[in-house]
Amino acid sequence: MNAFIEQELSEHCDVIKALGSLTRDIADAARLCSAALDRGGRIYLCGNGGSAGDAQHIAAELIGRLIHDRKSLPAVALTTDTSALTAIANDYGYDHVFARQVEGLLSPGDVLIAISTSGNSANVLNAVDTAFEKGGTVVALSGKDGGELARRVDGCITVPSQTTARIQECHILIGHILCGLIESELGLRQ
Ligand SMILES: O=C(CO)[C@@H](O)[C@H](O)[C@H](O)[C@H](O)COP(=O)(O)O
Ligand SMILES: [Zn+2]
Repeated sequence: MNAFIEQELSEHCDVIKALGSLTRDIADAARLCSAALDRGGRIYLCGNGGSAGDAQHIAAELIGRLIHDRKSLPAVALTTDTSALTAIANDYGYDHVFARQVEGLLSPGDVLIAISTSGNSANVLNAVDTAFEKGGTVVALSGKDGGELARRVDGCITVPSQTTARIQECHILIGHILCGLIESELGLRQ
């Protein structure tokens, strides 16, 4: 048992250390989010499973606060409305649960943060396509080889790991960094 724990901890530390290569991608993503919020835009987030949790966690940091007392920043996770999720899945199919919400909610200039460790979840990819059709900007958090997600968006932050759990652990770290950058860039401007 101890060997498993030590192996997991060691793998986690190795991936975290490799994230330095993503500094520019993270800074670019934070700039896109800050610019959109500064223009009066909103941030929407989506993802499946652990990434749904990350979407909600990041939205909460922005609409609430990360560290500083400041104005609320408009961020909405598309993973929480069970009536909308079940109706869309039932009537149109699970691949449309996020795209349909993006179609109804996203305005030109808003940002979609698409989270997928494989980069290949169909419902996330459909949301990305719809966000572009609506004139939005897409920031993506991915892993492995970035999957289809990395090919569809301009700025994909791809965690250099093949293990879903390690990628998710890095995604929430990157999410906190993004929120910290956004908060210091414009959240403190009242
Ligand atoms: O949290 C985990 C595994 O750590 C799972 O719930 C995981 O998020 C689910 O299998 C997702 O469906 C994976 O989707 P994706 O990250 O490849 O888009
Ligand atoms: Zn997980």
